[in-house]
Amino acid sequence: MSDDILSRVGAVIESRKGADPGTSYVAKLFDKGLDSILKKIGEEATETVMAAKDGDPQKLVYEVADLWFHSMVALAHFGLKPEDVLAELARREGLSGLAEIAARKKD
Ligand SMILES: N=c1c2ncn([C@@H]3O[C@H](COP(=O)(O)OP(=O)(O)OP(=O)(O)O)[C@@H](O)[C@H]3O)c2ncn1[C@@H]1O[C@H](COP(=O)(O)O)[C@@H](O)[C@H]1O
Repeated sequence: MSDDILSRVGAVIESRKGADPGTSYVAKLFDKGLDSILKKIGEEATETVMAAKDGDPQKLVYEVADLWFHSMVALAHFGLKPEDVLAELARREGLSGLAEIAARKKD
C-alpha cells in the first residue's frame, strides 16, 4: 500500500462536487457546507483523542481514518488535494526540529 490510496480517495471526493446529496455522503457534506465539514473534523478529532486515551489501537486507526477522510473533504472544499499535504510533509523531511520548520514556513 502507498499514498496512491490518498490520491484515489481524493479523486472520488472531488468527483462528488455537485453530485446528488441523496446518494453520496461526500456530496451531502459539500451540500451542507464548510461549517458541517469542520464540525465533523472536530468530532473525529475528539474521537481520535478518546481512542488514544482508551489505549485502543484498533479504534485509534479507525478514528484517524475518519479524521483524515474528513480533512480531505475540507481540503477539497478549498480546491486542495492530499498531494498538497504530502508535498508539505516531503518538504519537511530532513529538516531538524520545529524551529527550522517554522522558519521555513515564514519564507
Ligand atoms: N472514507 C470514507 C468515509 N469514512 C467515513 N465515512 C462516513 O463518515 C461518516 C462518519 O460519521 P460517524 O462515524 O461520526 O457516524 P455518524 O454519526 O453516522 O455520522 P453522521 O452521518 O451523523 O455524520 C459515516 O457516515 C461514514 O460512512 C466515509 N464516507 C466515505 N468515504 C470515502 O468516500 C468515498 C465516497 O463516498 P460517497 O460520497 O458516500 O459515495 C467512499 O467510496 C470512501 O472511499
